[in-house]
Amino acid sequence: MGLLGRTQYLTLPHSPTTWLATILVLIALYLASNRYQRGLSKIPGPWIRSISTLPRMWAIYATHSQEYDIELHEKYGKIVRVAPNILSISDTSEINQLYGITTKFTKSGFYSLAEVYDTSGRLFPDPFILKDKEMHSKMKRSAANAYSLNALIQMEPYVDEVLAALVKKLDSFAADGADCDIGEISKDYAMDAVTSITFGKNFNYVDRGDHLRFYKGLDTMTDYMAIFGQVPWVHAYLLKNQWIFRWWLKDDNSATEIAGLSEREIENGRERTTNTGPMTFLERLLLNQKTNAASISDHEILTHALGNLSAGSDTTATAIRALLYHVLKDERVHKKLTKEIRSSLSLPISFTVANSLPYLGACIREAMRVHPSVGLLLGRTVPKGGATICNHYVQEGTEVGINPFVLHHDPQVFPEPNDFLPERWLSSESTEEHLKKMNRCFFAFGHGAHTCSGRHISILEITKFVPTLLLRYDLELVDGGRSYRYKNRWFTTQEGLLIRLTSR
Ligand code: HEM
Repeated sequence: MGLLGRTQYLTLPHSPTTWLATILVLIALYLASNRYQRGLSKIPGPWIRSISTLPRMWAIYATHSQEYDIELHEKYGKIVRVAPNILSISDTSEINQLYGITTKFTKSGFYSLAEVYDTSGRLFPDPFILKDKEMHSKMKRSAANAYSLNALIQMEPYVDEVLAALVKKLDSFAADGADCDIGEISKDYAMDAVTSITFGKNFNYVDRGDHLRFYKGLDTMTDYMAIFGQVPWVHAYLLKNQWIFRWWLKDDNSATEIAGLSEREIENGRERTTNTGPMTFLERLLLNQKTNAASISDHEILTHALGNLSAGSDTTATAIRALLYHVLKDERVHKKLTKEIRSSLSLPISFTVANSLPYLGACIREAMRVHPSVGLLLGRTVPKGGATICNHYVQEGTEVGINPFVLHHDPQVFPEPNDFLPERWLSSESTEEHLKKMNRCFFAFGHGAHTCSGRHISILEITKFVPTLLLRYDLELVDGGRSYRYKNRWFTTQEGLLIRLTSR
């Protein structure tokens, strides 16, 4: 029989009922292939989560997915299938396999949504998104001394300048007796502090707010990543597509402006020749380049600088808000912390002295424990050859991860996990063994190979900010903090943190 004769058997269905039946069969096959893909059907979890990623995307869109994730782990155990190709893990004995320094697990597809390219199409090799382990190590090495605690002490005067502007602003609130949205102000403070540390001058956010329109772009990106990062393949048809990206940006060229501004700062920073005295982050990287030109390129320096701006404001502000809210909400803690600070510190706050105060340190750690700034899985891809996780064999390519929010609310590690109890971090209150366990499970800054590079910077900012407030003013929450709320769209950002300040 010729070809024409055979095609009569392949003609398309005519009746609407046949069309409908065909579509339903195809959908059923698709959902079944989701459920049985990679042999994951034996991993516990709600049935609906095994056939479609939509319920997970919906939960994230609804802004409180971490609560549902905690419930899922309570019901199903240490490993839960939260989407057809995503496993949430809450087993502390799996931390090293997934995140340890020598892990073979790589960053999951989620992070590819944060890839940024320059105008000539070159990827900015931000360590945050890099799957290539060699490139990641090179990027970490080339900036290690700029992120070190030692370097940070030299950057302290830059933060002092920002604090002086902040105090001036807060003084006017105290003088007027007006309610102060300290949550918004702490974001402006974190932004100015991180730009000041990076470039030696800030963008004047404390006085002028978001005049460079940087926040809007960042907020939209985090929302976009939180929801569509669960199905990273769709990114190619959304914002990775240049046409769609340009349409979406419309006339917003703030990202290009900030990149241009950073490039100009790099050019200005080249003058520095010695490594003594206060030195900015950028100057240190340029000095590294001068010493060994092959160690770091201009493109890599720009990547680090831009990384600081995008990673360093919202995360730190979230930690500051959590700390202020929980301390001011609890009269006992508020009194105890105020007493420690007022009896040991004076203005301007010295980071070295403040950092040695045990109760302040415990309050900061507990605030970041009870309210970590990141509230979704730190996703990783199972490497070639697969892995055994929580006694289940998991095929390569599956996405797995631990959510800091879930781990931080595990009652076996943190008894009474919903309570703000700074004392749990004091050596006088917890055994050495339990402290070790809690520290291993402290995931606010991630863990292992991809641990947050800027953690010392953010601790410096927080450790100077909160004592400055408690030394200079008496503080109280407006209406007992009734307007305080937060949403979890990857970053667990709060709003409505209103306080009243009285000068002392
Ligand atoms: C309280 C403040 C902060 C929190 C809670 C935080 C949290 C995190 C977390 C959880 C990760 C790991 C992500 C993962 O493993 O998937 C990370 C990575 C990173 N953070 Fe932060 N961060 C904070 C502040 C900062 C600041 C101030 C900077 C820069 C000035 C910064 C720069 C980075 C960089 C460069 C990475 C990528 C490290 C790598 O992958 O090797 N962060 N951060």
